[in-house]
Amino acid sequence: MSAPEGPFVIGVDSSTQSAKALVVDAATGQVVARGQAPHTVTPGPGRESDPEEWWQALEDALAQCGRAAQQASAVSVGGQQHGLVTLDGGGRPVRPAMLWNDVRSAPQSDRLIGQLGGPAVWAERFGSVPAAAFTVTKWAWLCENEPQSAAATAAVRLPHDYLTGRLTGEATTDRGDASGTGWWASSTGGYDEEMLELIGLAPQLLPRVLTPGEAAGTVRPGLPLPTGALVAAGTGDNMAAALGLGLRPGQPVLSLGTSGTVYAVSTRRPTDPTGTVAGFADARGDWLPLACTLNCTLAVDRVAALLSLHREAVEGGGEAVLLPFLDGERTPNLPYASGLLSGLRHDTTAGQVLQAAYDGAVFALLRALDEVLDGQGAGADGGADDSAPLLLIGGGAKGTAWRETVRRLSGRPVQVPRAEELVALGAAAQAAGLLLEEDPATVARRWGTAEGPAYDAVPRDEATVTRVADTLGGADTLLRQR
Ligand SMILES: Nc1ncnc2c1ncn2[C@@H]1O[C@H](COP(=O)(O)OP(=O)(O)O)[C@@H](O)[C@H]1O
Ligand SMILES: O=C(CO)[C@@H](O)[C@H](O)COP(=O)(O)O
Repeated sequence: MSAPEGPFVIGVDSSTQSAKALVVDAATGQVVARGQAPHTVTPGPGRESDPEEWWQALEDALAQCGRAAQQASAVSVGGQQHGLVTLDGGGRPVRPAMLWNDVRSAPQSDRLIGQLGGPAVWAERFGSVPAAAFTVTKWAWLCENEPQSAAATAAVRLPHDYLTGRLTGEATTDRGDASGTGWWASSTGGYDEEMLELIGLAPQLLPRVLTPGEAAGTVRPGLPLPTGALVAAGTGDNMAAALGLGLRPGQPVLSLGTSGTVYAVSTRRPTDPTGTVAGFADARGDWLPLACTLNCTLAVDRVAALLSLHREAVEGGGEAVLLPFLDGERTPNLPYASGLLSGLRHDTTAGQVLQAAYDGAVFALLRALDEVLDGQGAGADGGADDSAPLLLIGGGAKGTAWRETVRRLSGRPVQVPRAEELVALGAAAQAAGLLLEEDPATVARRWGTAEGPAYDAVPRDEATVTRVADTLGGADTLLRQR
């Protein structure tokens, strides 16, 4: 490995389970130091985390980077999307943040969709039909269930805004993460005052939406980073990964992490009235049609643990179907669902049940991918590109069982980038772009972040796809019961 040329930049991924920090050579993309520290999510009916824990995990991750972090000229934070962070007048959390995978606000989601005139109106105005993940439903839940917390709130932030704000002292966000709130309208590119009035949220509680390429500020004194270093806007984790891959329109991505996501950059504004595809903005000026599942790596790992199997101990054959909706589900939109196992026979093996869990998780993502690419103008010419390899990223992309399940159920060629932390790398590319006055996606392409082993297409396993689809359709009433 050649000696780093510098300057150094830092990219952060504050995701659901941990904070990861990379110190990167802006010239070459070489990762010169890295750190990672976990934070906790509450179990039980809701999913919450203490924002102060995110900050401590970030400090820990930076400390692990050692001296290299002290040489950074710019930093940027990518973070889990949608979470509702409520701060008091002193900037301290009023209560723990409600996370993207907290489905308690499903009734508020239904109500808000109706209040505005239905899914098509939402899709046209906001780009998305707000599932329980969207921040707007969480604020409505808070007002109804904890009015004292809502009344004590002097500022509302998303996870990445909160961390960026602690670095700079400024109240900022970006269009990518703002597009997952449900109060930022993709049709106008700004906050929707009528929506804010409807949910009783004063606009002055919200951060300023930076334009792509604009700086959030500089690092304040007394922090574990060089004072005065540039701080880029940051963005949601999926938007950061899109930057980190240097994605071109139409290139499909499948991310296997706490959440499963499928997306592509699009030059056309998405407006899917079915609600499967969220019409997010990306961090540059284009769009990021995306579908997200709540049950991905954690759900499959949980099934493996229940079966006392290693996560790779899958077996083929059998007719078991496992819909791994342990946390309720968002895609398909079944917030009250739980996991469902069917097709068991005397000769079904534990390994086949585990394979069925992978199949169920991957099926949901691939069916949604068709909708992300169809009709949403993801391709350069507005159409899907079936021959483009599916870029497989996230922690699950390291697993053979995940990769082979994706190949078998998609029938597509798959490419697994060698670079592992694409959210943090995307944030680093954004920081480098700010520092070097370059487009971050161009920076990432120069770094070669998407390069990695390519796997040919295999014939699609139609029998399994049909069996999972039929089970899902047949169990619809059961899966919708509260
Ligand atoms: N070698 C591996 N094989 C399969 N899965 C893995 C491997 N290493 C990590 N994982 C999975 O990756 C997940 C974390 O992925 P990551 O993308 O870091 O999540 P997030 O960003 O959502 O916190 C874990 O839940 C774990 O199941
Ligand atoms: O809600 C979404 C996307 O809409 C999730 O993708 C979150 O952004 C959480 O991401 P991870 O922690 O799984 O990376």
